[in-house]
Amino acid sequence: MTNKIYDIIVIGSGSGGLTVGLFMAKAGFKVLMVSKTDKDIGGDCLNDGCVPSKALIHVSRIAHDAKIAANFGLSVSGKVDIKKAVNYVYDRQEIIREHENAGWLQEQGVDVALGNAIFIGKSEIEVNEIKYTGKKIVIATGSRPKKLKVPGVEKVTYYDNESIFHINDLPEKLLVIGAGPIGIEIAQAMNRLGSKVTVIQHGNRILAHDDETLADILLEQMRKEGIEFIFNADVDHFISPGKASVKFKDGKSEILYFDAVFVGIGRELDFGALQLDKAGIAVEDNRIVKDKYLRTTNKNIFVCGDIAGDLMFSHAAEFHGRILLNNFFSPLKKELNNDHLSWVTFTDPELASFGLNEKQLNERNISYKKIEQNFKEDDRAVVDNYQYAKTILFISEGGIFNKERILGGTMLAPHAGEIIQELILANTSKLSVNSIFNKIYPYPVASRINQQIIAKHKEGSLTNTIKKLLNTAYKIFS
Ligand SMILES: Cc1cc2nc3c(=O)[nH]c(=O)nc-3n(C[C@H](O)[C@H](O)[C@H](O)COP(=O)(O)OP(=O)(O)OC[C@H]3O[C@@H](n4cnc5c(N)ncnc54)[C@H](O)[C@@H]3O)c2cc1C
Ligand SMILES: NC(=O)c1ccc[n+]([C@@H]2O[C@H](COP(=O)([O-])OP(=O)(O)OC[C@H]3O[C@@H](n4cnc5c(N)ncnc54)[C@H](O)[C@@H]3O)[C@@H](O)[C@H]2O)c1
Repeated sequence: MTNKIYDIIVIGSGSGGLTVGLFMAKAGFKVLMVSKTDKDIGGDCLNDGCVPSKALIHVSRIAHDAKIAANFGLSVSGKVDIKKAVNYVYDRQEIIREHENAGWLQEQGVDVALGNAIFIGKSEIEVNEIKYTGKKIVIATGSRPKKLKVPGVEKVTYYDNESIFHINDLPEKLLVIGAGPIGIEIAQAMNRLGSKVTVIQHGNRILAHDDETLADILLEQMRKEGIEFIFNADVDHFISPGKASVKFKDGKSEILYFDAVFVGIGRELDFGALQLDKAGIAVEDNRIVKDKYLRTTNKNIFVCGDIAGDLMFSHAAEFHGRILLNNFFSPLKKELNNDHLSWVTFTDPELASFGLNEKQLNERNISYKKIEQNFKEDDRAVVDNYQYAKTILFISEGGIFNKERILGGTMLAPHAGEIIQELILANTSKLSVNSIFNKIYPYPVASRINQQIIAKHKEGSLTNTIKKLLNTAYKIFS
């Protein structure tokens, strides 16, 4: 068996792996990236996750806008051609694949091995019977969808994120199981494309990791589009290909009819095939044991991305990659810290969250002020018809210099993911809320809401003493 020696080997070429591998190659190191196949380069994000879901959401939004154009006299008839919708998704993926494939990586100076990597020693892996040695090895092998395991499941037309973006026929009735980000994004997209969607969730709300008030507003908007929700319930078993017996937590049961199911009930980590024990990497509770620097129990082997068992986002995987890169080159080691992380659920309206939430602030005994703003009187929300929207911010106590900072927040609004970007910057860079208050926003950009919420907060702090001081100053200086 030949042995090839590398400065760094990266197993898995998705969001996390690419961040590490590409930088190391650019910095002049000898890098090997491993991917199961050429098409798997780009990982879940390109192939089965962010990119196809956002492309399908784009098509579904066009279909929805066409439908509501009837309110203004433009009636559109006909059905979405799902094959064309899927082709649009493929088309977008191929554009990105132009810079996420083996040939392109090789042009960037990265060696690529296609096949399944397995560990055969403390710093050795094997791919297709070729041995590779890495001074450092990064495991960036991602996650995969949890399978629904209930009796009769083999009878139904079953989709998850690995198959839905290849769908050939639009199911008339789609049962979405799970109301996390995957279930909720797909539920709205498929409903807008023309399926009649019912979501079943075994908890009592949607998007359990987000603020409940805002998630409830989103729920209301989705119900208005005709999506039905069943809470506190589980599919007990499938009676036939189109019939499910559903059990509620209170013991009652119900029969549901559907043509296909889409399952989004969480992710699982799969590292069994890697043979981690050969490299001295410990596993506990189905997770790879890691320290705060993302090191495994083998100090030259690291985890990056979903496989780290932390937050599962593409940008979280990239963030892990940046932590590793920093720590490879700097004596000042960075720890994994999600205090400034953000995420967006790409429904319409979007639900965006960043920084610390109320639970985290309370757990850490950080004093904060919670300020809220609805969009009822926001001119942009009025003209664009989203007065239902809402935002919540957590502001620090100002201290003696009254430098109030944004500790975290969340927003439900169309394009909330874009609107909150300046709040994320203020949060990450520890800017005072005055950086938002003093900005001059072009009228009527949607992000003026960020200034409104701060302005309302400042008005609230106009105490009688401050009013008296202002009165005196006015008399003297005006
Ligand atoms: C439907 C859906 C929508 C999503 N939308 C978003 C979104 O909008 N925004 C967002 O930030 N996140 C989103 N995510 C999450 C995001 O896709 C993941 O968090 C991200 O892709 C994780 O990156 P990663 O590098 O950890 O793993 P991946 O990108 O999954 O890459 C892992 C790679 O490792 C390969 N691999 C595994 N084992 C081996 C082995 N033994 N040898 C060789 N290769 C191996 C896999 O084939 C894969 O190519 C979404 C996920 C899903 C499922
Ligand atoms: N826009 C984005 O950034 C985006 C989009 C999609 C996915 N993601 C990432 O992917 C991860 C996985 O998403 P997900 O939605 O699969 O997972 P999740 O764990 O967030 O949500 C799954 C939901 O399914 C419910 N559930 C579990 N088993 C069930 C059952 N048998 N019947 C009914 N409900 C059941 C759970 O209570 C949970 O609320 C997310 O946490 C996120 O990190 C991100």
